[in-house]
Amino acid sequence: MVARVFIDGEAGTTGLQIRERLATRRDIELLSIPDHLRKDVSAKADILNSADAAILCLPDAAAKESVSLISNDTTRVIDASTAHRVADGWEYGFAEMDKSQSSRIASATRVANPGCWPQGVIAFVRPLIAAGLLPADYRLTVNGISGYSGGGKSMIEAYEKAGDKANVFLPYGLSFNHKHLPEMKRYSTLENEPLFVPAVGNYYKGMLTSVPLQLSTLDKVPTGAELHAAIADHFAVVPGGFVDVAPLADLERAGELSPQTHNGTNGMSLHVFANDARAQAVLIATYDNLGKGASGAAVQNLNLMLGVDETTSLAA
Ligand SMILES: NC(=O)C1=CN([C@@H]2O[C@H](COP(=O)(O)OP(=O)(O)OC[C@H]3O[C@@H](n4cnc5c(N)ncnc54)[C@H](OP(=O)(O)O)[C@@H]3O)[C@@H](O)[C@H]2O)C=CC1
Ligand SMILES: CC(=O)N[C@@H](CCC(=O)OP(=O)(O)O)C(=O)O
Repeated sequence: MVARVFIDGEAGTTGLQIRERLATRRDIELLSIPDHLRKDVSAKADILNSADAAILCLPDAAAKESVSLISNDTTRVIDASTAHRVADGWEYGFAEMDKSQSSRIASATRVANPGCWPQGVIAFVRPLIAAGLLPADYRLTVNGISGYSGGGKSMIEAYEKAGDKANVFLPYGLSFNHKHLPEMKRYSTLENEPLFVPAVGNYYKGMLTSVPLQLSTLDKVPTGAELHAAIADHFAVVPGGFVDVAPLADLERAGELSPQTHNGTNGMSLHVFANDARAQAVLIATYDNLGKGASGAAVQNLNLMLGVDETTSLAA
């Protein structure tokens, strides 16, 4: 069966990447809206209601509007925006989050694609809390760097205009109200929102999310080996998936750590570095903000919803 898929916002950064990933698929017919009508509510309602699946690559308000235009119970939705990530009735689209998440996504009609930053945090913290190695009330800090495509068309334009004059490393979100905090908290199963200090770099895409841990503040101090084993055990039982766990404190590979390692793919690597004598550790995830952080995850979720074998279909 050929699935009819509409990418709402196909001219944007995320939409274009999804389109590229799906363009050669014979099991998918891409529905498109003429450019001059792409924000026309009535044209949009028609196409949304005729699609088997709609992937929303829009600002939050426009994503909410598109969902409200769907009047049937057959169009399934993947929303790449922040609008529905902690909303009732929506499944969280991080398939590797736990061992049954991919089947929950497969049967869902509404899937919220995860934010790029939260995925790196959830991948580490959820398994550590489940294993009892980190308390849910731990006061987490998170930092990292993302390519400027993470900010969409407007940030891309600004960086490309500035060229070499653009800031090479710019911390942002310094009012500590980043839109990703609610989903980080909820799906990491933390009791509090982390202190999050993201940064954007002067390169196009790829990100590195870092979670430092002051283990000495814990009642029971886990070793690096215990942290690593809990994370590796978690991903060992997740079916399929695109997350790999590097060997513990692989210092030889530390010099190769790069936010751009997974560019153009849907992969994510997780690294654990620890010094047991100092009771300190840092957890570092690398992935493509436009891959696993956005378009790759959206295609992975679409494949799950369509019942397509990810390992063969996801050239994404
Ligand atoms: N870039 C990234 O790394 C990631 C982005 N996301 C999310 O994906 C969504 C899209 O982001 P991104 O692709 O970066 O953003 P862009 O700004 O690159 O693209 C958004 C697109 O949506 C279009 N648009 C706006 N309003 C409407 C509307 N009412 N109907 C149809 N099209 C509309 C815009 O057109 P115009 O410019 O003409 O207004 C633009 O082409 C956002 O919610 C973002 O949070 C998710 C994960 C990662
Ligand atoms: C560099 C940069 O600005 N990144 C964006 C996140 C992009 C992303 O993946 O998140 P959404 O899906 O929520 O848009 C930010 O921090 O807001």
